[in-house]
Amino acid sequence: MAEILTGGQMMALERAAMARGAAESGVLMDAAGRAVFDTIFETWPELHAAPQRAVVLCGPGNNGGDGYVIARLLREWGWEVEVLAFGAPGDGAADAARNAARWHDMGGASRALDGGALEEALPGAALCIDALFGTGARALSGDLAAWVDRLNVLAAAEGALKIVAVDLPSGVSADSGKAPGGAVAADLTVSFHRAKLGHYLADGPAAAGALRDCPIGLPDDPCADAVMRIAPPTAADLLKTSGHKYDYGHALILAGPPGQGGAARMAARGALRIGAGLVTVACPQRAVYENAAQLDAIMLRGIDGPSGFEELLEDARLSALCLGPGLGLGAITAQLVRVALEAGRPTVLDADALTRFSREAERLFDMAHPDCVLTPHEGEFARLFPDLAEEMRDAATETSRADALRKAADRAGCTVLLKGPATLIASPGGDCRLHSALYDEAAPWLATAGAGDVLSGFITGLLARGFAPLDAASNAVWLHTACARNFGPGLIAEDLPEQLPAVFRTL
Ligand SMILES: NC(=O)C1=CN([C@@H]2O[C@H](COP(=O)(O)OP(=O)(O)OC[C@H]3O[C@@H](n4cnc5c(N)ncnc54)[C@H](O)[C@@H]3O)[C@@H](O)[C@H]2O)[C@@H](O)CC1
Ligand SMILES: [K+]
Repeated sequence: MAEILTGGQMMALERAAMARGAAESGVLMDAAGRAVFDTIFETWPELHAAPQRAVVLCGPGNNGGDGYVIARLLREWGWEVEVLAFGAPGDGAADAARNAARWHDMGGASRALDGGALEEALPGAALCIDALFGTGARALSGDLAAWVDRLNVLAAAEGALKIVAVDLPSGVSADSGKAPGGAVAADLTVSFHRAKLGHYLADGPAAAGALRDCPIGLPDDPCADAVMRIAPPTAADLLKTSGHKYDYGHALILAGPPGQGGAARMAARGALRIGAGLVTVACPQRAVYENAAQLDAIMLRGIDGPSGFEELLEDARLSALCLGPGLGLGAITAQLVRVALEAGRPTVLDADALTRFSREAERLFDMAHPDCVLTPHEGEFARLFPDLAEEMRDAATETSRADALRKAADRAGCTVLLKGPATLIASPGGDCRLHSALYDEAAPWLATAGAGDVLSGFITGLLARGFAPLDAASNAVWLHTACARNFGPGLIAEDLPEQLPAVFRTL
């Protein structure tokens, strides 16, 4: 799993490496500039063969320093380059000052950035390099916000002009991805060493365009409290070899009243396909006929309310529970959740099981235990954690989705998975992981009715097989997107479990 860093974590890594002589800041800056230069030509090979005109926007910090390196490399490659500078490199940006001086010494063209300079310089240019701000960015305001806005308008009018952001699109917070004052709308963002949270959260993905992450010679030092990017599970981890069906656990999915069983059945199908040895759907007696008509490999039990559920749970082989999909919002749902949580078994709570506790979230959190996984979408999250959702959304706070989710997991006392194009999963104590369905891994067709129910089933199936909550949720979310991408557009939720065998074969 790769780390995704905040600006502060990135700076701390650089400082630690430099302090012990494992990196040198001027060398890093040269490598950063070179990485952008190379990535531009890898992305658009036609620009490599035919040097044209480039405009480089340089800020006053080290991001601007990278810009001066890129300006020099482009000019040496035969490009006509003009720098538009927002201030001169100041204190704490010695390498940037050195590279700015080198640019001026080689006779490089430069003038102050303002609206008029943009209007003159951009028309007819093939490239605009955004090296205004990187990990040190604050929200844009005043003239600068207006100029960046103008830049985006001019770039949209100049069809062929490509905007390349250095490290981050200027205006986007490296930590939260928020850009309350607007941001450069890039075609390509080249990030250094590790991707930053801002590339995946809030306004970041839309501003970044495509994302490439390049090494710049920093050692692979671990960063203890970083958000981890979820990697593909290994076949050894996931695949059945041999054994008795009870060795692979028994997942129990609760279904709701007649006419609402589809969601639970899809979750059950997901649990079965992901490898739970046995899967049972338990439903009210009056919904048995409906479910029986639709289930084959999945077993079915009619139960009489919470007491019937309690009786069923006397079977200790039921190794994971799933409550929520299609369960209904009546009082009985709260009672069923209480019975499930008192049983102390690994449990997924989703959909109606979460919404039912909207006005009494504390009661849910009191009952929840560390083997639970809550899987809210944005709206369900906001109903359970209204204050955290507000902080997360509020452009004036630097609270990121990851910060908010870590607090949510601590408050709930269990693993919480917040769905989205970047799905985040946090467990109490600070572990936080991110799964990206953005950029090259996008699967917009996954936003289809019932997809969340299947995800709950995937997690339940893995919990039943003995995966720890954070790992069950991580593997499930990765496989869920992989199934969607494997199927492609036209996907409906029922297709997702049926893609698992093909996805397993690729691992
Ligand atoms: N050794 C290093 O530190 C390296 C740094 N690198 C680059 O340096 C960047 C980080 O450099 P810095 O820490 O100097 O930070 P930045 O260059 O991102 O920005 C800091 C400067 O911009 C100003 N600023 C930020 N937002 C502003 C706003 N909205 N309006 C007006 N002024 C604003 C700040 O006052 C400060 O002067 C990275 O993103 C990366 O591009 C790379 O060269 C690799 C090596
Ligand atoms: K930038």
